[in-house]
Amino acid sequence: MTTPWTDWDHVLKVDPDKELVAGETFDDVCATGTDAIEIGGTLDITAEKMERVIEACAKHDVPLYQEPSMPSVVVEDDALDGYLIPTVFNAGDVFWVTGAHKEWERIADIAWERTTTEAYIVLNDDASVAELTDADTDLTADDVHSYAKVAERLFGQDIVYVEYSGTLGDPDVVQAAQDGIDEATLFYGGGIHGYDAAYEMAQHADTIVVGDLLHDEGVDAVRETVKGAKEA
Ligand SMILES: CC(C)=CCC/C(C)=C/CC/C(C)=C/CC/C(C)=C/COP(=O)(O)OP(=O)(O)O
Ligand SMILES: O=P(O)(O)OC[C@@H](O)CO
Ligand SMILES: [Mg+2]
Repeated sequence: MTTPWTDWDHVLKVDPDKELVAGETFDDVCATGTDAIEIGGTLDITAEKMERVIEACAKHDVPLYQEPSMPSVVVEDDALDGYLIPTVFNAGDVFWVTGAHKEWERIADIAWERTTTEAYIVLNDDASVAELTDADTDLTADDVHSYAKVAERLFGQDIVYVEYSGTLGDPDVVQAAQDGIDEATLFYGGGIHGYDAAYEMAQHADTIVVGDLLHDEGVDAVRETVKGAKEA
């Protein structure tokens, strides 16, 4: 697989289970200046909801990736540039480390050349993803540093994802992950609601991911975060 994310400063994560702000369309979403759109969420995701977003974004140039939360929601669509498959390094339930992946291979014909994993370190205990995966979120910056390092060195991960979904994380923890990796790309996501948070987190991560802001405040707010990420 090629590694286009090495050039990404900003990713917009569209939750197919959530509405856009009234009056906004996916044409507006694709015109925010983000480097890529990732389609995914933890709760109440279906293949049909995924398909709706893909179709609405298909005619635009912005790279489009699916981030499935379960094997059953993966869709095949030529409009997709690829699949970013989470594996949760600090999950309490091994299903979210390798089990779902085994199950996916069992039922599907995987497009390997367009598929890569994201080594998640889930840190907000209140997020659905933490509950679902029974993640051990009680981690020090040293723990996160070590997870990031083994993700790259031992497990060959090309993307490490520090995930604070729903809340703004600790920049020192993000930096600890960055200090643990060499070649891998560090994604940071969680609670980025404006220029300042985007600018700050982009000092520590290679790529920042903005999610709920799109659904809560809309495309103008997202555009500010793109600016913050690009100017960092
Ligand atoms: C093997 C395949 C195809 C799938 C399994 C993939 C795995 C391991 C998923 C586990 C982690 C997960 C559910 C990732 C989805 C992306 C994500 C973290 C979205 C953010 O979710 P939240 O913000 O917690 O949830 P809501 O916004 O839906 O409440
Ligand atoms: O929704 P927010 O808090 O922006 O988080 C973004 C992303 O990391 C979620 O997977
Ligand atoms: Mg969320």
